[in-house]
Amino acid sequence: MIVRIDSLTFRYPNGTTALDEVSFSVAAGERVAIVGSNGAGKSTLARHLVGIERPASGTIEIAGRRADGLSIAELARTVGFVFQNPDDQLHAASVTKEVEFGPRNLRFPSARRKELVESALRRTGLAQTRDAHPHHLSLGERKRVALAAVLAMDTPVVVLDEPTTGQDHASVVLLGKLVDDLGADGRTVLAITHDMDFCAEHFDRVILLEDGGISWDGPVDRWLAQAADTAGQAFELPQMTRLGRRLGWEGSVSTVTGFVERLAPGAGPAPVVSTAP
Ligand SMILES: Nc1ncnc2c1ncn2[C@@H]1O[C@H](COP(=O)(O)OP(=O)(O)OP(=O)(O)O)[C@@H](O)[C@H]1O
Repeated sequence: MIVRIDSLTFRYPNGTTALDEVSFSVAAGERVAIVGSNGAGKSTLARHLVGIERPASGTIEIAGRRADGLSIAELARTVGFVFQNPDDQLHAASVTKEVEFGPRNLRFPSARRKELVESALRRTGLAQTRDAHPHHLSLGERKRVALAAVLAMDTPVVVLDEPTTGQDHASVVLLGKLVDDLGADGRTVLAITHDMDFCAEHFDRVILLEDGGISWDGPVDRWLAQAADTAGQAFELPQMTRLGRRLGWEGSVSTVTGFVERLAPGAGPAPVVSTAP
């Protein structure tokens, strides 16, 4: 297991118990969505994975080593954390310098560093923006710079805090492909998200946090099949799931491919519709 958490409890100095006896393990290559309402403890949990917070009790193991025995610098070689707010992370005077910072700090040889930086810029759609000052970019672009900076560190585990917030459609598609590719490369992705369409299309497993504890941990499809209509709660079910329910379908669909397959078995991928005048 690349991540193993056992009975993790954490309290803020004001006495708030943000995590209460949380236990779970994640295998290499898994794509895990961490979901839950505001204040459920998602960000607090993610911050433990990179050593920004340390448990009051319980243990965290990353790649077989106890996290409490590792410095933040050592953890940074294994777990990359992309902050929800990129401005908590960005500091350099150009996109390239920002993305180079991590691999330089980790002392990758120069050829490897160049390769990692180019790959991260390409995968995040920033190759044309490489010379810009991050502060002159939009929020969505800055979020992708923060992501590229973490990708370039080539960590086996990547933790994303609300990756799709503020992203346009093309960027959400790019992010989805990136999550799929990371999983296919055997890298582990944990993402905090309220975006259930993104979760259904790109993740294998859901961990649902409620009041600092885990109330569901299992495959995305199984969770959606039993989830009540959540309108008015913390998140909406995926559009395809809601549509299937409105149509009175038995069982659950959650993805566009699943919906098309259910509607017309064997139909294959949707045809490309030309938008040319
Ligand atoms: N610095 C802090 N000091 C005291 N309590 C805090 C602090 N940060 C968070 N909390 C509390 O800890 C609990 C968990 O907060 P956390 O930010 O981890 O939740 P979250 O699930 O990430 O929420 P959101 O979806 O709003 O980002 C909440 O009750 C929150 O009010």
